[in-house]
Amino acid sequence: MQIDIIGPGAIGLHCALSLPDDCLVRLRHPAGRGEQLTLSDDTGRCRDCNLLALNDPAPITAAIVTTKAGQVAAAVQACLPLLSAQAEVLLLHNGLGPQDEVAGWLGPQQHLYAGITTEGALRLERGRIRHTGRGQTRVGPWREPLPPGPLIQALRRSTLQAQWLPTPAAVRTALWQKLIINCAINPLTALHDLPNGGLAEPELRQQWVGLVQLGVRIAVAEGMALDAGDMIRQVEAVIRATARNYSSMHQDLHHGRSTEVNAILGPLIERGLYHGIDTDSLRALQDRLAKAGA
Ligand SMILES: NC(=O)C1=CN([C@@H]2O[C@H](COP(=O)(O)OP(=O)(O)OC[C@H]3O[C@@H](n4cnc5c(N)ncnc54)[C@H](OP(=O)(O)O)[C@@H]3O)[C@@H](O)[C@H]2O)C=CC1
Ligand SMILES: CC(C)(CO)C(=O)C(=O)O
Repeated sequence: MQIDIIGPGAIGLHCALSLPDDCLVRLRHPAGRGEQLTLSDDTGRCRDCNLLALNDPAPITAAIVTTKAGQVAAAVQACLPLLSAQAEVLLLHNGLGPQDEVAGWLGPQQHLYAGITTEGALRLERGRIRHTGRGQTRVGPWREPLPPGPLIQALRRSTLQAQWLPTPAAVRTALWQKLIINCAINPLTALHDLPNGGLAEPELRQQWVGLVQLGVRIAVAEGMALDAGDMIRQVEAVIRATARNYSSMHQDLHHGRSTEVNAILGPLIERGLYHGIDTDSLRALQDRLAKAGA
């Protein structure tokens, strides 16, 4: 089968290099039709991929969307008319929001999957990435329970060894767990100009533990069976494992790019307010990030 990569940045190219099947890379600005790109990484992996424009009329039967959260809507809209009647679409990004938006655009026979990854990848020169960390990739159906289709089977056979989450409830729980991890780590590292390991410092630890507890309260109010102690241990493990890395929000803020703050803090604030939970600490973070340019 052929898999179209939409949003071929660090994670998109890492997926393309990891998949057993042929990949086609969709670019916003390709030089010309029929162009090829050699993808490679620092582990010695290498493969040739065909490039097409995002809106090239070639039909899409399976796509992995790996843009940043704030770019998903525009990317999917651009290729929506190209999706076959039973196309499989996987959204693989941090944060929440675009999944429901895209769900509203797809036809009943089109399959929408969502997922998260804790793989680490960094974009170097064109077509080249550095694989900065081995992580877990977890994917499953967003709208209704589905068997894993050919796209998902390819991801499970790939070197990502994606884990299948069989129900939308399991997918939502996994996405909320990642949301809470990102809420604990990303804003504080960006605002304090620290690598993730800097959050071990006691005063900052107290701040992120408070954010995790609040995030879990909101998730529980949303019907998820999350435990604050367990989530604090998960965040501690991520901080240890990625101690020398800079979070994506840190990198985006310090390179003057737009951050994923709206997709990370936004849903927590919105759902917290809905359930009558005090979200002042989240709004204070959002304000500080806005003042810092995020
Ligand atoms: N990198 C990492 O280690 C990790 C990333 N993630 C998450 O994965 C997601 C992707 O991150 P990452 O790969 O780092 O991001 P990048 O910024 O490296 O890649 C984003 C890609 O999306 C493309 N893009 C942007 N806007 C559009 C659009 N409107 N239409 C089509 N394509 C578009 C960009 O194109 P162009 O090249 O033209 O700019 C770029 O190729 C994020 O949600 C991130 O938080 C999760 C875990 C780890
Ligand atoms: C897990 C973490 C916090 C690793 O840096 C991440 O997902 C990010 O930076 O966006």
